[in-house]
Formats: sequence, structure tokens, C-alpha cells
Amino acid sequence: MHNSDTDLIYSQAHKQVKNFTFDAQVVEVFPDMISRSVPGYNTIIDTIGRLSQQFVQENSNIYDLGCSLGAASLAMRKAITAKGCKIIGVDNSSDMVKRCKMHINAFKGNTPVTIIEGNIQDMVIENASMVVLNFTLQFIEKSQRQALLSKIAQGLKPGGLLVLSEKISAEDPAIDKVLIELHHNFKRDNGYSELEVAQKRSALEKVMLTDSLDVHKQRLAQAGFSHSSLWFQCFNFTSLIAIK
Ligand SMILES: Nc1ncnc2c1ncn2[C@@H]1O[C@H](C[S@+](CC[C@H]([NH3+])C(=O)[O-])CC(=O)[O-])[C@@H](O)[C@H]1O
Ligand SMILES: O=C(O)C(=O)Cc1ccccc1
Repeated sequence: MHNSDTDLIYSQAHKQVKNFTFDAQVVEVFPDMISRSVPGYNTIIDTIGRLSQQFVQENSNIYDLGCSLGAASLAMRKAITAKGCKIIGVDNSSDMVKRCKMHINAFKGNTPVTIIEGNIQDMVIENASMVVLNFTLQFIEKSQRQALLSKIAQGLKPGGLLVLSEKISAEDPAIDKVLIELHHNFKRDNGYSELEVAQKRSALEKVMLTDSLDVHKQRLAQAGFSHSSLWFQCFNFTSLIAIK
């Protein structure tokens, strides 16, 4: 594939690589960028759909926090069978939100979806049976992550589910190095050059800060989740489920 949907953002040498933002240029190529950069992305989206069928309760809210183009919201809208539910997608990138609304409106479904432009840290979470943070927490300041997870746990009904997908760092530096190398290999196999991999890494360095699995699990417990488990891992990309 080499058309206007292909991610070529870091293919030429940049004099100075700017911090990564979810701007209009990224929106244009986002589906290509995420599927070539995140191992297991499609499996995770698919599984979010399956989990919604299993966990969404009647007359409750479902939140997709950092919804980007609405992939998780669309998967859930397809899968939810419970009556009287509302899906609320939130993203603070106006470019993402604009395109997301077009994606959502391009398809039909029984469960209504509302897309809101805003900071997920300011959103009220209430009457929720399922909340999705699919590769979003990693862009929130570390010092603010606990407060966000605690607010989510507060807004979930008993038995409610959080899906938390994150790029992680391994505690053991030798293992971390192996996982990073595997991921970079994955990107090269998907057509990214050495230069693209290096420039993207430097663009993300200050804006996407990863935690270890232990830190994530401790935060979930501290937030008030009774159960949590890793259900997916490919290299340093993971997804956890937590039940209130
Ligand atoms: N404070 C914030 N408030 C709202 N949105 C935010 C904030 N910080 C970052 N975002 C938004 O979180 C999203 C992260 S991408 C999620 C993929 C999606 N979940 C997917 O299932 O396709 C992950 C990635 O690209 O690695 C972007 O759209 C940001 O604008
Ligand atoms: O591209 C990477 O190296 C990543 O770690 C994942 C990613 C994917 C899309 C936007 C930002 C980060």
C-alpha cells in the first residue's frame, strides 16, 4: 500500500523531531499507523467487542476514553445486546473527534454513540458497566494516573469491567531490551525504515511514558478493583481486564 492513507510521517529526515501529537496529519493515516505499529491491535479491538457482549448491563453507560477514530466504540456497538445502553467516546484531539464522528455515522447500530471532545480527566463517569482505556493511559501524566483509575472505579457499577491496554516497560532491563527489539523488528517487517522507527521513538519519548505491569496492577487494586488480570501480551504491548 502506498497511497494517501499510508503513514509516511517520519519517512524523511526531520531537522528536529517534534513531540508527537494527535493532529490532522496523524488522523489522515491513523488506521495504517496503529495497525503497523501495535502488535495485536485488531485482536484487542475484537476482544473488546466480545467483552462488551459479556459485561454490558442493561440501562448503563459504556465509556471509550481516548477513543481516537472510534474503533473500540464501533466494535462494542456491534456486539452489545443489552437494552437501554449508551456508548460515550471521549478524545481531546479536535481533529480525531471530527473524523471519529464521521466514522460512527457511517455505520448503523442499535446502541447510541455520543462522541465528546474533552479531557478524560474532566469527564464524569457514572452508571458505567464497561470502560475502555485502549492505549490512552500511557499519554496521561504519571502523577495523574491513579486519580483517573480511581474515578473510573467509582463510576463503575458492581461487576463492571475496565479494559486497560498499555505499552509497558519490563522491570528487568535485559528483558525490556529484547521486547523493544522485537517491537522494532515488527515495525520494520511492516515496512517502516530504521529512520522512521528512530524518529517516531524520539517523538514519543516525552509524551508516552510507560509503566511496568506491576505498577498497573497495583494502581488497579488501589483504585478499588477486586479482580485484575493480563489477558493479552505481544512483546511490550499488553491488555488487562479489571472487574469492580
Ligand atoms: N487527556 C486526554 N483526554 C482525552 N483524550 C486523550 C487524552 N490524552 C490522549 N488522548 C487521546 O488518546 C488517544 C490515544 S490512541 C488510542 C487508540 C484508540 N483507543 C483505539 O482503540 O483505536 C493510542 C495510540 O495512538 O497509541 C488519542 O486519540 C489522543 O488524542
Ligand atoms: O509506534 C510506536 O512505536 C508505538 O509505540 C505505538 C503508537 C502507535 C500510534 C501512535 C502512537 C504510538
